[in-house]
Amino acid sequence: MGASHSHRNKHCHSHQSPINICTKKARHDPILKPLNIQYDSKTSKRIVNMGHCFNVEFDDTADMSVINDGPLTGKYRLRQFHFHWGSTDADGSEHVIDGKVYPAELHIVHWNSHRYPTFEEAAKHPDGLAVIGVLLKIGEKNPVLQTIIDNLGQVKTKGKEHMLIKYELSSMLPKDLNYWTYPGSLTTEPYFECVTWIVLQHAIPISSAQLTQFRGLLCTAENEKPVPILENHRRVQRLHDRVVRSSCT
Ligand SMILES: NS(=O)(=O)c1ccc(C(=O)NCc2cccc(F)c2F)cc1
Ligand SMILES: [Zn+2]
Repeated sequence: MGASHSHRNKHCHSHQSPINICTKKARHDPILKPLNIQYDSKTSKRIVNMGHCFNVEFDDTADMSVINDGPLTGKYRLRQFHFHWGSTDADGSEHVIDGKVYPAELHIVHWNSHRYPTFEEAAKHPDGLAVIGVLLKIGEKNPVLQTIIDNLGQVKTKGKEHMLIKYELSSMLPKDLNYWTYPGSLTTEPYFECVTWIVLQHAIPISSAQLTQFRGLLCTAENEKPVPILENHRRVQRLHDRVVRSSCT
């Protein structure tokens, strides 16, 4: 049912993610601050095969690894990061930039510990989560990503997890932290419209061989017939009444 036909519907599904970002229409907003990222490698805990992707989880029982400033009010606590990819290098990202699809995308998930007691509570509010989206492009082998990839063998099947000690997530980020930002949603079930999206304007490299190893992960459990996670990216959603802002001109 189209949003125009149902008043209720309009309020429930008009801020969905991902989107195609038209960079020419993105407006520089001078009140946007530089993103402030403070990750403590001691908070990395484990890598988990979720079935549709793998999550690298962090200790979010205190404000040890946080982001603030940027488009945000208050501190948002690092919870996990994960990737989205495609069955070939021809697609895989969730966000699209001026119609250009990238081969994969990194999502770094944070929740508003400034206002809400738990992640689950924060996920019920429009200012509950902040996800940094980083586009991946095919290039030279990425040594920081290789540390993650070396552990994928330990979490091949759904539900498996493996310890990940002192992971330096900040070293995976580009030096240039300029970003586009817009109000959106989770890109998987339950699609809650609770995310301030912060999509970095600079892509990071991954080699085609490294990306191939993501596709070797299985969505099936140990005792089942093996089915690989060939792709896990959602198609782009309509912008409706939203404006994408840019941190730079
Ligand atoms: N791809 S993404 O970055 O948009 C994304 C990030 C997190 C989640 C998630 O935590 N799901 C489980 C979950 C658990 C508890 C409460 C929730 F709302 C919830 F979505 C889903 C999608
Ligand atoms: Zn994601």
